[in-house]
Amino acid sequence: MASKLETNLSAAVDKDDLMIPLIDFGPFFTGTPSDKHSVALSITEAFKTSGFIYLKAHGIPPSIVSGVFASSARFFARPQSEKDSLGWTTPQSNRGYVAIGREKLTTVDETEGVDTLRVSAPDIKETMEIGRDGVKNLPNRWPDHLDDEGKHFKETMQSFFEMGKTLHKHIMQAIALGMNLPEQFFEDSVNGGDNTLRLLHYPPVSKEVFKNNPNQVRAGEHSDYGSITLLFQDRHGGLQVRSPKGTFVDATPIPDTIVVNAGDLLARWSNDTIKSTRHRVIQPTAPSGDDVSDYPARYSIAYFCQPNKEKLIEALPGTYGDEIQVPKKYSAITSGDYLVQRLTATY
Ligand SMILES: O=C(O)CCC(=O)C(=O)O
Ligand SMILES: [Fe+2]
Repeated sequence: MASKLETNLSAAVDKDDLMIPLIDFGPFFTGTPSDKHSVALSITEAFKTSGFIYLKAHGIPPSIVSGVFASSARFFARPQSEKDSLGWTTPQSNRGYVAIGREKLTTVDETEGVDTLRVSAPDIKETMEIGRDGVKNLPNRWPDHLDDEGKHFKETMQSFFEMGKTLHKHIMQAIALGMNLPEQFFEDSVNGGDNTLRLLHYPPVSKEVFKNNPNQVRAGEHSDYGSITLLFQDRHGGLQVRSPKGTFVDATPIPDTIVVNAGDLLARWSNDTIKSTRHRVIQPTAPSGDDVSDYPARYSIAYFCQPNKEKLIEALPGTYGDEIQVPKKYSAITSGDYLVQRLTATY
């Protein structure tokens, strides 16, 4: 008989030594203690190998997710001047609208080239960044003063923000169990909800653009900065994850699942036992036939989870020490300082 661990898992992606499992989170909440433990182990094991999972039964209802996508699409359809009036200002605040070409995602070791890339092949995307609401001196750039739609947008995103915060806590509980730590180990580190909800819109692009510039992508190769990212994709595809062989492998959308990946700060926290894997967004599979001139628009929602700003991040128990003969690889840094450092390099 297959063990619980095996029945819990199927591969959503399996190519070039990159295996991304599809994990049912349901038994974590409703199963026996042993079911719960095996889900926790599957999640943690995947973060230690590919750094990515697909998660189903994550607890955010599909109707809520489609409401957020719809609200996001209506936001990006606003006149450019309205969006610009809600513009992103500083890495410290990291809130507001980011127009096409403003952010160039790259990898840490390539930041010197960012300005060159920004000019030759800017990311073809616009985003809206939403932070924890009600933080003194760091206001969200809500469109609620514009019209009723703007008010609705604010309510929709505020409520979704809370759901993302809860899911972050649940996944961190699973990681704690999977690392032989008490289930509530991370609670005090993530209960502040210093997360960022990013709405993304990749506008339609003419076939010519990608044909004429081989460096062109929708979002450049990068790893995420925080603890984990909850990624909601529409059906168009284009997300690719870097395999151990160095190739980029499609992470095709699977209905009613989300993609969850570990970020750089979790990798650092885990003394590099957890992997923060690079990924990018390209044009989806080529449109066929001469009559199709455009790649269709793509929308996604990235919920970047971040430990509480003041939380000092240093190697987790069990990931270093004489017993396992592994030293602490990194100095301690607060979650907030780390994020500002990383954001300063990309804007
Ligand atoms: O749009 C996507 O699917 C991925 C976006 C992403 O990786 C990011 O914004 O960090
Ligand atoms: Fe990302």
